[in-house]
Amino acid sequence: MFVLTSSQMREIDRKASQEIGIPEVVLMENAGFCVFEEIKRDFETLDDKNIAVFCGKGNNGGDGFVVARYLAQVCPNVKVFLFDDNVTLTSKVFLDILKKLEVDINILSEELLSSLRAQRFDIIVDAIFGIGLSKDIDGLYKKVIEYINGSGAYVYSVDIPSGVCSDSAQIKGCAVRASKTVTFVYPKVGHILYPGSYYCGKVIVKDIGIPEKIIKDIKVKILTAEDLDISKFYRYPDSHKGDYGKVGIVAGSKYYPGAAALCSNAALQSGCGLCYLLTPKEVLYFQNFRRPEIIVLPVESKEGIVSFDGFVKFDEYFAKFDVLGFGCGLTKNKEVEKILIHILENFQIPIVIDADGLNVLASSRDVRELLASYKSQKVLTPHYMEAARVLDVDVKDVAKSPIDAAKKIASEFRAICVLKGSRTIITDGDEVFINILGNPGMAKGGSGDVLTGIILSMIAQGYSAFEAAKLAVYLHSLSADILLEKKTMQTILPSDIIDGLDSTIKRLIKG
Ligand SMILES: NC(=O)C1=CN([C@@H]2O[C@H](COP(=O)(O)OP(=O)(O)OC[C@H]3O[C@@H](n4cnc5c(N)ncnc54)[C@H](OP(=O)(O)O)[C@@H]3O)[C@@H](O)[C@H]2O)[C@@H](O)CC1
Ligand SMILES: Nc1ncnc2c1ncn2[C@@H]1O[C@H](COP(=O)(O)OP(=O)(O)O)[C@@H](O)[C@H]1O
Ligand SMILES: [K+]
Repeated sequence: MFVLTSSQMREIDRKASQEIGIPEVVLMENAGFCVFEEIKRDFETLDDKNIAVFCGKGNNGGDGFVVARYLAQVCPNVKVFLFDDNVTLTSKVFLDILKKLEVDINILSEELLSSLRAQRFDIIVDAIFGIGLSKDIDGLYKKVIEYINGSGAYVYSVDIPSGVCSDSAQIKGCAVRASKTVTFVYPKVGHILYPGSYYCGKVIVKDIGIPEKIIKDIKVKILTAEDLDISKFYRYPDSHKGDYGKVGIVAGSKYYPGAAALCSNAALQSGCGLCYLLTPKEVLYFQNFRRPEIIVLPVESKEGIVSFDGFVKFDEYFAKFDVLGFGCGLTKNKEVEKILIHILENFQIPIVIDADGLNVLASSRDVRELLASYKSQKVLTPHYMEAARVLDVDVKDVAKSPIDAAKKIASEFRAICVLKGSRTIITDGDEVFINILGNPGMAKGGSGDVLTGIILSMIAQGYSAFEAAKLAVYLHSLSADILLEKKTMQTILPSDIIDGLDSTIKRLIKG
């Protein structure tokens, strides 16, 4: 399923009218009718309802006029509220029709708004702003939106709740809290990412008659099972462990032994043939949490953190690895930086960098340069704060435009970026996938280590870095969702996500 930005939507609209010749009024008529149909479907009868339609002066308001016209045919109590009757040319066509039909049209003012507080509406249609919202909302607009949110009515937002930025999902001053949002062609970024997604209620996507052939070159998609290649999940009867790849992991410290266990356990549990864990000797006491199948290469440490001198003794192993994971639980340290530089200078293995590997990347110019020119495939898996460090920006800037942040990281390091969050974004710098699976039960230390392990395993089994990242993010979050069938968000643990891979992979294969 594609996801659009406002400029892509406008381009689609332009092509529909200028290249194909579908007039804008036709699209507006179709859009308004789709919203009306949705309302009609939700309510057995409409003739006994009090309905208010709030319309802005742009084309979103025009859609609202169309909805009002259809509603007025089946309900005597429809009132239209306008902020300004100086509306767009296309909207004016429908406003004039409403006037001729003598629909109850009111121009909003502070006084009128006060009088509305004494009335009760069962249904409110929010057609104030759509994809044209351009600045923060204040004044009467803000008061009306607050009124809508406190009205107790069932609220339909046309295209997007007024106040939600369709490109960033940020709230511009305030926003309508919709019960349902009816949007057109494809969802917009503002429907999918948070906080916008909270305001939408149920999102319904309607076809308004735009020909499929002009909808192309869209680079943002919601990640679905259809985007995944599971062909490599098939295991040939005559295969052996070498066919499923060898994962090398540099992880763990005296302080974070569990990160090494989670990452390596997840790699193993998702199908790789062999998993080697390079970890400080001190971490070995953590045996109980480690699957015995993991081959441990105990590294001499300095105060519980991998030492460079200890690490290089294992150099010969690197020829074996099909992929290398670096970072989980290592801690941020000069030795860690030296080791990463050594790896980037001396080996050519696909690499997945997480956690402290990313922290080193953020602070070391040498690592940045070496990584950018490293020839093998790379996956970087920052959460928002790590991304902010890597980009040297405030975390709020990442949250405001996470897609741009992820693309920037991917482009700078010529890597796949997996920007982890409640909606994880996966990009190669050009194509973008947004994962909508997963739940807040995953918001626990260690979930990211599990994801890194699964990505490593997928690369070891022969997937490209991009395919591996998509598959791993999907499996990781689907596993957490399946766990909710028996457990709660409080009780699911990252280690349960690893155990849950069993039923998750089965479900994915069955389709
Ligand atoms: N294919 C398509 O594209 C189709 C699109 N369709 C519909 O058109 C909608 C897009 O219409 P649109 O471009 O006219 O923009 P819209 O959202 O009505 O708002 C612009 C108006 O709001 C104003 N304004 C903005 N921010 C403001 C603020 N904070 N406070 C106050 N004012 C503010 C802004 O004023 P300005 O910034 O110009 O001063 C301007 O007047 C789209 O969402 C969908 O519903 C359908 O008909 C089907 C086909
Ligand atoms: N609210 C949420 N909804 C869906 N997924 C979430 C949510 N919170 C966290 N996650 C997922 O959990 C993982 C957390 O990773 P990370 O922050 O790196 O944890 P850690 O470093 O402790 O292992 C990411 O994959 C993220 O997408
Ligand atoms: K709206």
